[in-house]
Amino acid sequence: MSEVSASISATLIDTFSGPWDFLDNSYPARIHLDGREYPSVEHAYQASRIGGQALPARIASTSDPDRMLRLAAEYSDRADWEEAKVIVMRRLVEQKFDDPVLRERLLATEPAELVAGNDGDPFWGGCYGQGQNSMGLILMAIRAQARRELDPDAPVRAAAEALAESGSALACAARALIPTDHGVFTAWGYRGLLQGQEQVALTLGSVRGRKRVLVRVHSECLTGEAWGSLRCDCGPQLDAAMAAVAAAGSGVILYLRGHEGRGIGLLAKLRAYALQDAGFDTVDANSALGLPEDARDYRMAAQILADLGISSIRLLSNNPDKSESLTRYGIDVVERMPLFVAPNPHSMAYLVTKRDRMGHVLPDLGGLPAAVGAGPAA
Ligand SMILES: Nc1nc(O)c(N)c(N[C@@H]2O[C@H](COP(=O)(O)O)[C@@H](O)[C@H]2O)n1
Ligand SMILES: [Zn+2]
Repeated sequence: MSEVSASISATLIDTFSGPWDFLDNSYPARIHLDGREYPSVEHAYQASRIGGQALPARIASTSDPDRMLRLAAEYSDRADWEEAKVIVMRRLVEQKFDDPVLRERLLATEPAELVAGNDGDPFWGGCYGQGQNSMGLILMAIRAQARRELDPDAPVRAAAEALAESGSALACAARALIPTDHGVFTAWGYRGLLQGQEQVALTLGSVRGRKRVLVRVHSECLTGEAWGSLRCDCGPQLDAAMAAVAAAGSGVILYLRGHEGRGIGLLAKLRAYALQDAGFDTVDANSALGLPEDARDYRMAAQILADLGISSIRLLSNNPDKSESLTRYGIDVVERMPLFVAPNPHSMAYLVTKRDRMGHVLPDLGGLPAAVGAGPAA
């Protein structure tokens, strides 16, 4: 196991049956709602769909969740159900785990990731990484709350243990479906256990355990991606990377926060822009600010890939340094694939400097001047 993957203990409970049947909503539990008692979370949840009135006898008497679901759908009369259902579910599940025996069993599932089945329900279920896993997220949130109540210092200790073990471990803390023009990506949100830094990976298709996964390691660039700045190629590169992943049918976009300005931050990057307008190139501008040419680190990128079960990638980048850094952190970069976006008059000098002074591999598009020149006034 590489150094990186050893740093994250990720086990998975993706079936709420057998020893984990108590996690399922149909597990017997006395749930009270609107003055009535129900035999399970599922019964109470379905009752909520019909405004909490007495469950029609046919629903109350069945213990088959699918049949209950079908019957309740006939009675469902809450117009706000889509907005309300998650809150309703969370409150009912919280009530279930107020039971001390069940709460102990829930805590005993730590640190496993809880995924609610991989059936066809992409909202409540995990669906092999394509789903939102809302049910699993509710259970993990209740588990974390129970741990905090039991042992308030646990998170700090866990961070210290993770830090001792790996230096900067991280944990997957969120997942959501992101529909885009290039397809529906799954966003995986990570939090660094050391300083709480947030990172996100977008996956498309099945990537866990695959070889030669198409991956874009993309550094955050607010000016290029949110403002459409023509001073760089980041915005079109991000779009081109998502299109390439969609065309391949699967892959990952690792979107690295904290990388703004090649790691010097947004305000320093704006100062660097002003210096470039005064004739410095992007390397000398950073230096004139007393900052490194490139301050980025790719350890968390490698850790996220390891957590996603990816060890061998085809890297979409013109920047050989990314490939070398990921390799140092234990990722097998089997191929570096160009991600070139045609320059415009505002980005020409910047791309030339990245080619001539930062080792970026850019195809010869004619037009690109041989020597480094100052960028045009913005
Ligand atoms: N420091 C700095 N000066 C500039 O003039 C820039 N345009 C940037 N852009 C940052 O570079 C990163 C993308 O570079 P790669 O192609 O991934 O090597 C990204 O962090 C931009 O914000 N930075
Ligand atoms: Zn940019």
